[in-house]
Amino acid sequence: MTVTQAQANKMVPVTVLTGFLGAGKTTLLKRILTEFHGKRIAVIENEFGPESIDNELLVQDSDEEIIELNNGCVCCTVRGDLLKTLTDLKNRRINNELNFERVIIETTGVANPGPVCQTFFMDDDIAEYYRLDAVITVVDAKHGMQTLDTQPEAQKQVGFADRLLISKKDLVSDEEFASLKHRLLHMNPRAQIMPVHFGEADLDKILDVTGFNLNSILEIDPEFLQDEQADHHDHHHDHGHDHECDAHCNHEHHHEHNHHHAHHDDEIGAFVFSSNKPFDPQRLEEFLSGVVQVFGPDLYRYKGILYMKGVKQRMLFQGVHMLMGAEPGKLWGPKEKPYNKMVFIGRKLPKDVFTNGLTQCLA
Ligand SMILES: Nc1nc2c(ncn2[C@@H]2O[C@H](COP(=O)(O)OP(=O)(O)OP(=O)(O)O)[C@@H](O)[C@H]2O)c(=O)[nH]1
Repeated sequence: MTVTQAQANKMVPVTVLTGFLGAGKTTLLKRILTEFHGKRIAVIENEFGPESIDNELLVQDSDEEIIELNNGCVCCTVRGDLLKTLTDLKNRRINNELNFERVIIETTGVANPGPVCQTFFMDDDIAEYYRLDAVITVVDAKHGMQTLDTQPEAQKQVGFADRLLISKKDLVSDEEFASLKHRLLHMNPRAQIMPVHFGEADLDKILDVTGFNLNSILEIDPEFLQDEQADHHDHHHDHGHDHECDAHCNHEHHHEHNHHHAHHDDEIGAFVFSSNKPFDPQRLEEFLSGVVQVFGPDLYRYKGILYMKGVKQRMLFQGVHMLMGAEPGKLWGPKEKPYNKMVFIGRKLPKDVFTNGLTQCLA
């Protein structure tokens, strides 16, 4: 679906809050729900899939409960159908029964946030009313490393993030913190990383991120990615020769770059495609619809600024799994050199297939 900027401005922004079990999501939410911040937020506690004990405790009689809090926030707990709850909130808001400016959805700790994000692209009524602002992922500084090693869903949560909040910094050394941060940066170079102490996050930095609104520029340092790629190459090279250590070894690998810490061969990774040549719109569309068919399940997030042949504006494009969308952005400035910049985040993505294919789409 393509929406204009004016439409997008009227839509209700939605933040998806994710993070593994015990990471600190509820701590953050509690703060949001009890503090006076002048924002009217509807919080949806989403419990998907198998019922958890948590769910049993939270939801008693009815399937759904909406409570208005004295700081203006609205809290509701949902079992099951998120679409139904969003529609319900929308109707009540339209009828002036409920007043809120934005929505935060807390996902269950073990869940992949993908399906929740997809809700905002799949259903037209929802897609026209709500705007997915950002995915905020809380990572526990104390247990994060281990969780990422053992839980693929936790890796996905990182892959989907627009903001990564590291909780419990107080429980670890500076080295441990730096090492986790480094790992997260490898997995998702697009997300801004910040510590959060017992939920004390700067709300302005986590709400209104417009991570899913493509008018925000890509927050990636391309130089960083190049370094990373060079690093990886070296690492695999070393591997076959003088090193006999596994992916999680703590040996210092001596490279020109010393941001090395422990190496993690995470399945989730990212790469950037950039070019100053314009895309041929038709070829690009064909290629993209093909790759999302094939790699959709492993493609978590992709977005980009596109320079299309014959188009005066930049096109802003994004997607989650197989669902893609595009909208026109600002005009290319008179002194600006048009460019393409796309980032793909996913699981074991074949970078060459994408890079070669995209290169073929250039006019
Ligand atoms: N030391 C420390 N503890 C924290 C911090 N943030 C949260 N905690 C504690 O971590 C525990 C888990 O926090 P929750 O907010 O319940 O985590 P959650 O992500 O909502 O957990 P689930 O609902 O199980 O998915 C609680 O005991 C919190 O008090 C922090 O910054 N430092």
